[in-house]
Amino acid sequence: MSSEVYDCIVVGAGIQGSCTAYQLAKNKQKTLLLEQFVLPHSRGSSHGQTRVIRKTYEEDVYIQMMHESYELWAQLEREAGVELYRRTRVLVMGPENGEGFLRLKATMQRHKIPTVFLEKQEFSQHIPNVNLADGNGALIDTFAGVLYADRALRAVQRLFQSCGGVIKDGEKVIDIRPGAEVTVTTGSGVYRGRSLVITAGPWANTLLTHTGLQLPLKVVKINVCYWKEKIPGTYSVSQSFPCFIEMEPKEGEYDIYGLPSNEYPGLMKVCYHMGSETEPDERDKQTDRGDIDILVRYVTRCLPGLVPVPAVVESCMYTVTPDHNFVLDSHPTYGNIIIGAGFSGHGFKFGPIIGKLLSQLAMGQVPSYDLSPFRIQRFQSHTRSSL
Ligand SMILES: Cc1cc2nc3c(=O)[nH]c(=O)nc-3n(C[C@H](O)[C@H](O)[C@H](O)COP(=O)(O)OP(=O)(O)OC[C@H]3O[C@@H](n4cnc5c(N)ncnc54)[C@H](O)[C@@H]3O)c2cc1C
Ligand SMILES: O=C(O)[C@@H]1CCCCN1
Repeated sequence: MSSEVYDCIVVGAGIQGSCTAYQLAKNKQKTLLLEQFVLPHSRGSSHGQTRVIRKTYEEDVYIQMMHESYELWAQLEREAGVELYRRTRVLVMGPENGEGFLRLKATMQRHKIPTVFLEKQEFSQHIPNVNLADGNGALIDTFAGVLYADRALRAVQRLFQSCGGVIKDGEKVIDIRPGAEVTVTTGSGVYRGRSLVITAGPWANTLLTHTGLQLPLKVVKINVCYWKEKIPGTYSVSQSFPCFIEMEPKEGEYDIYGLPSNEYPGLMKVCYHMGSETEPDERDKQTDRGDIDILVRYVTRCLPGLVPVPAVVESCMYTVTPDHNFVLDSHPTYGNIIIGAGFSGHGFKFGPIIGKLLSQLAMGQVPSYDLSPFRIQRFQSHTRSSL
């Protein structure tokens, strides 16, 4: 075991762990970031070229966090000297008189988010090549857009290293011993830290086993589908086509969302916001395509400019909590172990602010937002503790 003691060890170099490590290093904390795979990799939740960034949330706390997150993304762009965000707008469609759509409308108005509300008769003039379903309303968040995900992850990791942070990749954590100094064992070393942050994405519960805690997290595989434009460019970022979210396309179904064609010319990303349960190490054994059947029907009905058969299918994973809200908290027994988990398929855009909040918890500071919606305690009936 090395005699060196880190102020903080962060396990997991996805977007949340990388942003947390960077915030810690910026705050002069001696920080080690451990990653099981050789970087970069495509086995977790943060890979791929693009993610949606938006303020269209029904809950106040997410909108408040997004105000600061946009600023922190802009700061990262300046620090890294690369473009990470492209403004494209986000179109949200949903049952006009449905609870979710009405709540979203009200929240956007209450927070004075620059929003355009589209009437049915003017819809196709603003958004050609999309069929708005009967009974659906539509709004546009005009500041929303696309984050360049892979590029962002690399930039944050580089910035962390430039502040003196240490990344050890290809080192899987196999044991954690809690204590005033937490001892972390990997396949090739033993490290000690005054605090530990666990941001292990789909593997959160595997790591938490070593601390006697299990959270109610469900890991699902997402089929990331790209669809061919019948006329190349119809839905492209250069034609100012927005990202879109279709809330509750049918009763009991999850949202469907899309991003303008950009990363693969001529192909538009359209995905289903849920998948089938999987073990994170056996992701590719999950071959259920029920979500793709739903998407084929949706593309046929609503996106007539796309060939209704996916041209490319990639894989990614969500780690979903019962209420789809994140877990941002200290361990209930070991106050110097901090957990960031359960990002439920919508955490990327919050990366910089989550990094700030988890670093505040790791440094024993009061977090800058009320984290009660993200506490472990809310799962009381689900949480399994063997302590
Ligand atoms: C298809 C798809 C689309 C999405 N779209 C959006 C979107 O449009 N907008 C948005 O905001 N969010 C979106 N998300 C969600 C967002 O990408 C995730 O919330 C976010 O990437 C989660 O990051 P993470 O750091 O928690 O997890 P991960 O990226 O999975 O990182 C965890 C890391 O921990 C490592 N690790 C695990 N166990 C160990 C161990 N024992 N030792 C060492 N390392 C370990 C893993 O290898 C991994 O690298 C999407 C997600 C998917 C899958
Ligand atoms: O977080 C997001 O913004 C997207 C929206 C739709 C579902 C997937 N995630």
